[in-house]
Order: sequence, then structure tokens, then C-alpha cells
Amino acid sequence: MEKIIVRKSLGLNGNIRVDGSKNAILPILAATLLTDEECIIHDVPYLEDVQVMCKLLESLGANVEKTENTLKISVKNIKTCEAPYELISKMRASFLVMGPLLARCNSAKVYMPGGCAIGTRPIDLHLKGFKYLGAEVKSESGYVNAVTEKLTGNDIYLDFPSVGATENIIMAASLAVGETILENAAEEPEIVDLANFLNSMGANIIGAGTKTIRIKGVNKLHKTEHTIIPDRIEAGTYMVLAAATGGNVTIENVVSSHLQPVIAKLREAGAIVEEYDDKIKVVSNGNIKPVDIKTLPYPGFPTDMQAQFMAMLAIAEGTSIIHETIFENRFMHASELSRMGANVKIEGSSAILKGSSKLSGAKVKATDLRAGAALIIEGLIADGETEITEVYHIKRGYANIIEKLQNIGANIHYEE
Ligand SMILES: CC(=O)N[C@H]1[C@@H](OP(=O)(O)OP(=O)(O)OC[C@H]2O[C@@H](n3ccc(=O)[nH]c3=O)[C@H](O)[C@@H]2O)O[C@H](CO)[C@@H](O)[C@@H]1O
Ligand SMILES: C=C(OP(=O)(O)O)C(=O)O
Repeated sequence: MEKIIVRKSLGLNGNIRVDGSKNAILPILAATLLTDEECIIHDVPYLEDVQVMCKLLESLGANVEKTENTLKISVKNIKTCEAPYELISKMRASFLVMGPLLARCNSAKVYMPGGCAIGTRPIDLHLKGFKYLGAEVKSESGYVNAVTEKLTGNDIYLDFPSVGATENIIMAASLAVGETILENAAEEPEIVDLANFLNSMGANIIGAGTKTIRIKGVNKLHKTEHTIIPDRIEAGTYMVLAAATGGNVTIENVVSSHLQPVIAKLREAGAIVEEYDDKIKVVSNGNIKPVDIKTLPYPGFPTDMQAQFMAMLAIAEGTSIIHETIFENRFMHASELSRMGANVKIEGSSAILKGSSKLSGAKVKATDLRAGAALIIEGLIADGETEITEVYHIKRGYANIIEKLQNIGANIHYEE
């Protein structure tokens, strides 16, 4: 069983380049199903999730060509409108093929992506969107079946600004007849990247990045070439890691406007954060001040950075409170961090952290992707050695993380 071994490594120093965004490329890969022409995608992060999505596209009829950091995808013909269980069940984002399949073939059968360690993660808002666009949607045992004569634009209000539902609806509405107005849409930068990708294929989408998105359906989408935005969560993870270890690290290939809540909270915690055009430098003496955090939809503080901050705040001089409002079960990392000496108590959707400077390495388990990142951060500031298992979670979202951290002086490696 593969493990990550981490030893205390303070004062990390150097540069790290961030890859293209996982959460941007996954919907964009799904969107390639909307055209029979070739899509070329640059700055591709070769993550486990990207490999799964490519396999899923291939199972539906895509021809996928990989070269260094670039993917060429053509889906001349859709072979089947049924997305297989084995691939859909591997990750949540696989459900994003439903909107494109429905738009291109007028029918789709997709297995439920299911819940996961961070919450139940229902898909009701995606399905509500398809129904409003004129599809007949049936949830059968374990899968969703949807058919339509032709999708038709409509006004859709999302009860919650779900990232995935916004993406699925935008993709489906792009080839619908007439206009769709999506209210209370998610505003994440990854939504903007998807809309830019679709517009470059000939779609007519305005308002992405705001709460109201207008999509005028077009008859056909065509070939395109697109570069994925930098991964703000990967960047944020390295920023926290630099602050927690008392480092001096420059993170390259970042859009600092995507990281404002993370920057603000790091500054409150005592780190110096300098913003440049496409770089951010984090300098810290390792003395962390307590801060309170509340996760919120963008532009609020991202839930995907909550675990990493918890790891850092474990050594703060005082009490911090973290309130998780997006997922109902996203504190699985708390008990793993406690094994290393973090003083954290969970009360409903809040975690109360009493800073403790005494952390020591332990055998711990990555319960999900960001939990895994948090354990790496904790391992770098804890005395002795930390052994992290279930590292496949970490590989879902961080390409070459071990090499990147070794390059800035971290004592970390894989072990079989
Ligand atoms: C691949 C990808 O982009 N993943 C991101 C995406 O996930 P994802 O798109 O799954 O997240 P959503 O924004 O949809 O989910 C947010 C909340 O809405 C709920 N919900 C969602 C859909 C639905 O139909 N019904 C419903 O109740 C979810 O259970 C959750 O509690 O946004 C999350 C919130 O920023 C991030 O943590 C994930 O990293
Ligand atoms: C929760 C995450 O991703 P996903 O939605 O792909 O599970 C994440 O990136 O932290």
C-alpha cells in the first residue's frame, strides 16, 4: 500500500508552479461532448480525476490524444448515451456529462455519482434544471434517465448556488432552443472558465461569474483551443503550507483575484502575502495568530481550503473557530489531525481549535482530497515522522505534489 512519509521541515523556501485547475478542466472535458469538432486544451493537470474523465469520454465515443500538458479531444459520434457505473462512481464530477449528453443526443442515462466522505451530495438541482429545460427525468434504482424531443430555454432559479448544477445547466442550455436565464447561479472562477470555453466554441453565454447567467441556445458548437485557468485551491494549499512552516515561498501561475479570502485570512493569521501579476509570495515566521473562518460559496472562503487552514491553526496561539456551511460532513480530517496533537472539538457544523504548539508525527489516513493536503501540512510542522495512507485521495487533486514540495526543501517521499 502506497504511503506518504513526511518529516518536520520548517522554513520551506523557493518557488512552486501551480497546474491548471482540476475543477475547471473537469466540466470543460465534459463540454467537449457538445461538438463533433476537435477541442484542444492546454495546461492540463494530469490528475487521477482527469484520467477518469478521459476514460469516461472515450467510453462515450471520444478520441482522446494526450501530449505534454495538452489534450486533443474529438467526439465525432456519440457511441452511447449511457455513462457506465464503474467510471461515474469514481468521482462526483463525472455527473457533468449528463447535460452535454442530453443536449447532443436528446437522451442520457447516467448512474448516480453517490455521496462521499464530505457529505451526501445530492443531484436534485441538476435534475431540476434539466426538467425546466424540457427533459423528462426519471431517477431509477441507481441511475438517472432523461429524454427530450429538444431542450428548450427557460427561467431557472437554483435554491442554492451549486457549482455542478450551474455547469450542467449552462452546458445543456447552450444547445437548447431559445434563451435560458439562470438565477442564483454559482459565481466560481471555474464557471467563468467553462463559459469562456463554450463561448469560444460559438455558444452565447453572458453573465458567468455573477448570480444571473443568460444562455441563448445555438444550433451547433464548433472546434476550439483553450488554456485552463490556474488551480486556486492548489495555490491556496501551498500558501498555507508556506505560512505554517515559517517559509518564504513564491507560488507561480496564480490569479490572485481568485484567492482573496485565502489571502485575507493568511494575513489575519500573521503571514506576509505579496501579490504580483501572476505570482504570490508568502513569507512567515511561523508564529500563527488564531482566526475564525466561515466557508461560503464564491467569493466567500472556499470549503476546499478549510482542512488546510485547520492544520495551520492547530499551532496558532489562541482559539480559532471554523464554521463549515457548504458540506454537512467535512470535518473527517479533525480526528486525524488530533492524532498528531491538534486540539480540535467538533460541535455541529463548527470546529473549535485551541492552538497547541506541541504536534508530533503519527500514522494517519487521508479521508478525502483536502484532508490529505491538511495532513501533509501538519506533518511538515509536527515533530518526528508522519505516515499518511490512502494517498490516492491526494493524487485526485495535486499533480507531482511530492516533487514540488521536495524542491522547496520539504522532507517528504512516497513509500510502498
Ligand atoms: C469538481 C468540482 O468542481 N468540485 C467542486 C464543486 O463540487 P460540487 O459541484 O459537487 O458542489 P456544489 O456546489 O454542487 O455543492 C454545494 C452544496 O450544494 C449541495 N447540492 C448540490 C447539488 C444539488 O443538486 N443539490 C444539493 O443539495 C451539496 O450537497 C453541497 O452541500 O463545488 C464544491 C463547493 O465549492 C467544491 O467543494 C468542489 O471541489
Ligand atoms: C471536494 C472536492 O472535489 P470533488 O467535487 O471533485 O469531490 C475538492 O476538490 O476538494
